[in-house]
Amino acid sequence: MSVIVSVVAENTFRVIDMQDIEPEIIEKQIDAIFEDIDTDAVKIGMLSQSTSMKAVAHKLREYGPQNIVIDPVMIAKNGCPLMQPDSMDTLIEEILPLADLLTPNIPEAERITGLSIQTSEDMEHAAEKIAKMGAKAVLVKGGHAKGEALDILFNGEHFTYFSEERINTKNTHGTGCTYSSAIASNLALGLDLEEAVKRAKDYVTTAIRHSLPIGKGCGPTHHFYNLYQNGLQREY
Ligand SMILES: Nc1ncnc2c1ncn2[C@@H]1O[C@H](COP(=O)(O)OP(=O)(O)OP(=O)(O)O)[C@@H](O)[C@H]1O
Ligand SMILES: Cc1ncc(CO)c(N)n1
Repeated sequence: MSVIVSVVAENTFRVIDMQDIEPEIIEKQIDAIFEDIDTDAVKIGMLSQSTSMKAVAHKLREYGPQNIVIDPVMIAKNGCPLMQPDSMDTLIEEILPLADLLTPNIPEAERITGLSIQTSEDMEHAAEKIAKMGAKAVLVKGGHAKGEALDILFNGEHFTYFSEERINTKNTHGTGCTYSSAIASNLALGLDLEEAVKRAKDYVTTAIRHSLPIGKGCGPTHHFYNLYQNGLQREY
């Protein structure tokens, strides 16, 4: 079930424009879900401005669902901004504390904490600081670093490292969205946080390894690679 918070005119190489949905309609879409079908997990991606953030936060506080995974999207892979800079305070005050898991990439973790992140120790410090700001658990993603694709999970007590070899491709559009959605889905299935992240990391790595060389910019990850391998028709 999805709630549309913004309509984005975007392709593999640029964001042309966007129009945010009115906060009242965002809230009513959330009501439509929660008054009807049980939710086992929630995944939140791009929230471009304060009013959208406040609408989402208000309704999540009202319904109090479990397993809230928040990807604090700020800038697209091609460098186009997706969050208004003046909404950073609202992100930190209203959205971040709702997260059972916050999944910033390195630039996002730097913006949230004000820290500079160069090493895995820096990633740990940032994760700890974000947990102190109110997120229950934090996964700092190393997609933007050099070398191995290392992500570090802090569950409020200890760190777990998830590392894969870096795949040499420009087709990484939506890796973060894919990853956080897979983690939320695994939590909905009842897996614990470490196992949910481990399986999602396997999934996103396969999706990047078989990403699609389409479009003029960064092509998308292949969400259905394993399904196709297991016998579904491959028609693209
Ligand atoms: N070239 C790559 N090879 C292997 N793993 C990668 C690569 N690029 C990103 N990843 C992995 O993909 C996942 C998503 O991380 P990333 O830092 O790219 O997120 P993101 O910047 O939020 O993505 P997006 O903004 O495109 O949705 C992480 O597990 C990261 O380690
Ligand atoms: C709408 C949207 N959300 C998230 C991302 C992540 O980069 C993107 N490029 N576009």
